[in-house]
Amino acid sequence: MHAHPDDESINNGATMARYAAEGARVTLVTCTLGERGEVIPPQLRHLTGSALGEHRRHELAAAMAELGVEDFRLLGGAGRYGDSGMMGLPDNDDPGSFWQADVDEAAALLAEVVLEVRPQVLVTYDEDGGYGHPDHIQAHRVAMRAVELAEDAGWRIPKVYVNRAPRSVVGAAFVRLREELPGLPFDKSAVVTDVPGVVDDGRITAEIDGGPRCAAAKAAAMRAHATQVEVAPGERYFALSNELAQPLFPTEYYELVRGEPVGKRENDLFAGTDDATEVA
Ligand SMILES: CC(=O)N[C@H]1[C@@H](O[C@@H]2[C@H](O)[C@H](O)[C@@H](O)[C@H](O)[C@H]2O)O[C@H](CO)[C@@H](O)[C@@H]1O
Ligand SMILES: [Zn+2]
Repeated sequence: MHAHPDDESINNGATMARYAAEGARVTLVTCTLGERGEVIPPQLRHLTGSALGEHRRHELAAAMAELGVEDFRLLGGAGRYGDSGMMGLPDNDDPGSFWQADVDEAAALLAEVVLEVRPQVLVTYDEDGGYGHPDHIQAHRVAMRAVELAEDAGWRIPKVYVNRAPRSVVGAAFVRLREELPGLPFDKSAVVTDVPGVVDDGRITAEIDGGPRCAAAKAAAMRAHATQVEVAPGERYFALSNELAQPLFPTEYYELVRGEPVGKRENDLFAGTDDATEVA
């Protein structure tokens, strides 16, 4: 469950590629088309509004092809919910924005997908949306409400995770980034607090390492979102339209927020989900 095209590849690209390759059913639900995003490539900067949204829809399809994900949907259909812009902007007050959406109504749309797909695992953002973007915060709220609605309607999702990044790993990655920055196509570096979902290592309950193949698929999927993401040669760093270099993590991390943990730190999000989840 993600807010904009590109979030899925940035946060979960390796995880999605791994499970798609293993034959699991991976369903992506994206809440907006990201039509208020800034555009990186000069030759694409003519794209704004609905034209940008439509272009990012094609970027999303290209990214899903790189990950091997076939089931990807827009919440309520294309254009149902608008990109709300960064927190604090007048865009947030647009009545058609996702930030202004009725949470129960949006959650009912997601619950329909849950009752169709009957997932064992749902992944979303934490309550701050990872970094405070209104669409990310709303995606968390809608996802968690949809979990409740689906259970009321007979399907309990055994495990719900939020995207995380362990502080020790992020800190070490930025030390390397500062050393390597002169060799990168970026002039400036982000900082640890720019990375969404950073928490102390002890809160991480799962880490997913899909190996070099999934890491490469993640980088290719991120590159497919060319209006939003620039991946450096070597695929260890990227930047968004703020032009701040940040690490590209081939291993992805999660915190279990609903369900039973299996062991100290899982390496499979589906661990322990074999038992039936029909709710009488
Ligand atoms: C990763 C993500 O959530 N991107 C959003 C975000 O984009 C940021 C925004 O344009 C900001 O002004 C830039 O400085 C930053 O680099 C961008 O990542 O917000 C956009 C508008 O809501 C959204 O379209 C984009 O997907
Ligand atoms: Zn986003």
